[in-house]
Amino acid sequence: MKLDEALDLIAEVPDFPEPGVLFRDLSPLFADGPAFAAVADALADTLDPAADLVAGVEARGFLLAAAVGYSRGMGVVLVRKPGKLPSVAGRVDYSLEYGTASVELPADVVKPGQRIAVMDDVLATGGTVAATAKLLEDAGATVTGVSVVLELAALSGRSTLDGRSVHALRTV
Ligand SMILES: O=P(O)(O)OC[C@H]1O[C@H](OP(=O)(O)OP(=O)(O)O)[C@H](O)[C@@H]1O
Ligand SMILES: Nc1ncnc2[nH]cnc12
Repeated sequence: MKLDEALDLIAEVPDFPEPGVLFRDLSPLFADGPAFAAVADALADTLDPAADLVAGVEARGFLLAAAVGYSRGMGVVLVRKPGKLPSVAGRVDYSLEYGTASVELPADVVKPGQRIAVMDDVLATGGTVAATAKLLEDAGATVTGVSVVLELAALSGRSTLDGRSVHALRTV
C-alpha cells in the first residue's frame, strides 16, 4: 500500500478528549495490515543508521517502536506512564495539549553511551517527546532522532524540540 493511502486512514475526532481538541485517531491505520506495514517501513527508513535501540512512548508509541525494532533487529525501550514499572531509573513531568502527564524509564535498561531513536504516533506540543528525550539523556544515552507518524504543526512541537532531528511521515 502507498504511504499516503495508509496515512489517509487516520481518523479525526472533534472535541476529544475535551472540547476544542481535534483528536487524531490512528486506530483504523493500526487495524489495517498493509497500512500498518507501510507506516512501520517508512518510520524504519527514518532511523539514523547509528541508532542501536528504539524507544516507544506508551501507549501508541509502543506499537510503532515494536514494529520498527522487530523489522530492524533492534531492541525496544518502553517509556511508560507512571505507576507501571517495578523499578524506575527516572521520571519527567510535562504538559500535553490536554492536561499533564509523566513518563518513566525502567531501571537498568538503558546503558550510558547507547544511541536511541524515539518513536511516537503524534507530535503535538512536543512535551511527550521532549520529556522522553530528557529521560533517556539523564540515563546517559544519546537521542539520535525523533520519528512520528503525524505532526500537528499548529502546536509547534518541532520548535520545542529545537536542535533535534525530527522526522514526520505527514505534517498537518
Ligand atoms: O506532543 P505532545 O503534546 O506531548 O502530544 C503527543 C502525545 O499525546 C498522545 O499521547 P497520550 O498522552 O494521549 O497517550 P496514549 O498514547 O497513551 O493514548 C500521543 O500518543 C503522543 O504521545
Ligand atoms: N490532537 C491530538 N490527537 C492525537 N493525539 C494527540 N496528542 C496530543 N494532541 C493530540
